[in-house]
Amino acid sequence: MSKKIAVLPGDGIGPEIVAEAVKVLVWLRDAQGLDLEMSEALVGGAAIDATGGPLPESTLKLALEADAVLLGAVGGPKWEPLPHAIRPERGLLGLRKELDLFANLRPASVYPQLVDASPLKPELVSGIDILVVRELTGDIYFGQPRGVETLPDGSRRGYNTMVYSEAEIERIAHVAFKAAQGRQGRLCSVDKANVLETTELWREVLTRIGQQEYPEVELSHMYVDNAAMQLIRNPRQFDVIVTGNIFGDILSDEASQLTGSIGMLASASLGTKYGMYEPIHGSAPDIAGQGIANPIATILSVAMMLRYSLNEPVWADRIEAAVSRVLDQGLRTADIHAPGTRRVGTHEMGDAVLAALQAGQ
Ligand SMILES: NC(=O)c1ccc[n+]([C@@H]2O[C@H](COP(=O)([O-])OP(=O)(O)OC[C@H]3O[C@@H](n4cnc5c(N)ncnc54)[C@H](O)[C@@H]3O)[C@@H](O)[C@H]2O)c1
Ligand SMILES: CC(C)[C@H](C(=O)O)[C@@H](O)C(=O)O
Ligand SMILES: [Mg+2]
Repeated sequence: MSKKIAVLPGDGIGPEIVAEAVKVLVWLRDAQGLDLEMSEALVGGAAIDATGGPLPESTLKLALEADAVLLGAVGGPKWEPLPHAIRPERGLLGLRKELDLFANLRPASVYPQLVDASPLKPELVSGIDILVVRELTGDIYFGQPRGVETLPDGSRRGYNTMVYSEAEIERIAHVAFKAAQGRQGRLCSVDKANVLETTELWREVLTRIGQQEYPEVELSHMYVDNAAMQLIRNPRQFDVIVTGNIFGDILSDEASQLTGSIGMLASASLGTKYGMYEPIHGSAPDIAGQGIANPIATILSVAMMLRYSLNEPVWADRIEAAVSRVLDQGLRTADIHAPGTRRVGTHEMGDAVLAALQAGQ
């Protein structure tokens, strides 16, 4: 039976980078016989423009019926004056919630060819291989109450609520401990337990589950402010990082800089039934439409899709190897460009990865 892939390009550079990743899927279908069926739908600002809302019913239905979702990025200045409840970002958050994608895996490993592309010293970043496990359907992103209210004196105040239930913490903890078991066996849980009760519970639950069920995993705890600093000071100390939604959002963007560019970081958002795959970056309005965005994060997200949702781990490995060979050839998009390398645009990078995949399969 064919595997259905919902393709949601979104906004800004979304359609540009998704087109390059889809080329890989099309080749796997047409030349390698993978039984894939791709269908495109609108999400985010593009959906608002066409239908009035960021997550049309038809898009949600397509995602719910798919074996995997590939998403580009949503949002941009055009839609920023809109009320929060109907902004493009709500389309993405709605998908995460509706598909119950509570575990967001964001691997940050540096390709050896790119150690010079990081703003950090090469000796600090070389060999970096971090997996950020970000809880994705709870926290201050979804907690109630939330809003902006006008007080009796006429002034306004805004509020959001950080909430985690024990069950939500437990399920992400299991994902993180299992990931650590399959890697170097070290898990660092990042919280702000010195100030926030929510994360005090987080720490308590992580500790209990670690002691009871994963005694062989070396669990440590770190406050988020220190973690932000340690990622720059000594990033090689980390194997798996597990953290909540908001801290994970921030720390994964930071971690991307260890690898050279946010344009390199892929992600998998997983639940018990569904999987959605997207680069960790946004719609990059500052470079949208110029054909210069780095498509590698999205292509590597397709690799994660092949590994986690489509049961094609060998193709996942081959795509990652193809990216490496293209970097060996000295091809670089603007965000990872360095003296002595050849600067290419989005299409050329996509074509080169596909050619390397074709040559190496
Ligand atoms: N998953 C998502 O859909 C997602 C993620 C983050 C931000 N956003 C949205 O995107 C919009 C812009 O947000 P932002 O500017 O804070 O973050 P961003 O990630 O879009 O861009 C930050 C910087 O990184 C650069 N960049 C990002 N991706 C790149 C790529 N593939 N190649 C080269 N350079 C790249 C951009 O040019 C920009 O300078 C906002 O509306 C935001 O809400 C969406
Ligand atoms: C666009 C936004 C809702 C999203 C998030 O905050 O989760 C983005 O920053 C991400 O990292 O995927
Ligand atoms: Mg983010």
